[in-house]
Amino acid sequence: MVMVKVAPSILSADFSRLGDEIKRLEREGADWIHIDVMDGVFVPNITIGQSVVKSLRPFTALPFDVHLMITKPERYVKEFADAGADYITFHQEACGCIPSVLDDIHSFGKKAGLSINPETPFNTIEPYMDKIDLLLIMTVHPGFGGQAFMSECLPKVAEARRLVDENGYCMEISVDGGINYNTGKTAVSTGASVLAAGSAIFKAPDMKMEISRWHDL
Ligand SMILES: O=C(CO)[C@H](O)[C@H](O)COP(=O)(O)O
Ligand SMILES: [Fe+2]
Repeated sequence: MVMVKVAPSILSADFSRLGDEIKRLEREGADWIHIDVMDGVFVPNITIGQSVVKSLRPFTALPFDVHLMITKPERYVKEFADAGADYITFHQEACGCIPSVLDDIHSFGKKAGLSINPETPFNTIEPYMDKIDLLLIMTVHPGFGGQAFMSECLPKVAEARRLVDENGYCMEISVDGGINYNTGKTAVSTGASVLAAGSAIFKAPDMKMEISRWHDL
């Protein structure tokens, strides 16, 4: 059995000392660093841009899992690649040229991810399943941390897992939003291989122990 990857979201970190927070996540056993990029248009919140990603890059060798919640992501894929992203994930709902953006990300030597909102049906991303390295299934409405997990998104996780296993696709299935130990356990048993989480990781009394028990899910 492959170990679950834990991708803490720095959306819940102390923004005044992000470098230290990233070093702390590495020390406490995180597998990836999940970076939520929001443009105030695709979602009603503004967070981090490519220059911040670039300035954080020297703080860890862990993969940067960059989650673009921006309209027309094709405008910024190169900037985030140059800034040091490893996985670049954009939203199906935000992009009218998905195949060419996937090609662009791969041409920059990066892993390509596609994400879908809770209300977006699975069949909208099915044609790209053999072209992506990561499917990020939102389990909250994107835009803010600290929301409640939407279990109605789980059938999409099950469907993705079925297709990956049947076709031998080499890709990760990530869930993002409202993930804690219990919802993470449900998501993993449904087929998720990556848990992206902000609040539950940063609020844990012992972050190392929390990440470690998620690895055993
Ligand atoms: O993409 C996101 C929000 O749009 C975040 O990654 C996600 O919400 C993590 O925060 P939490 O674990 O607190 O729900
Ligand atoms: Fe995210």
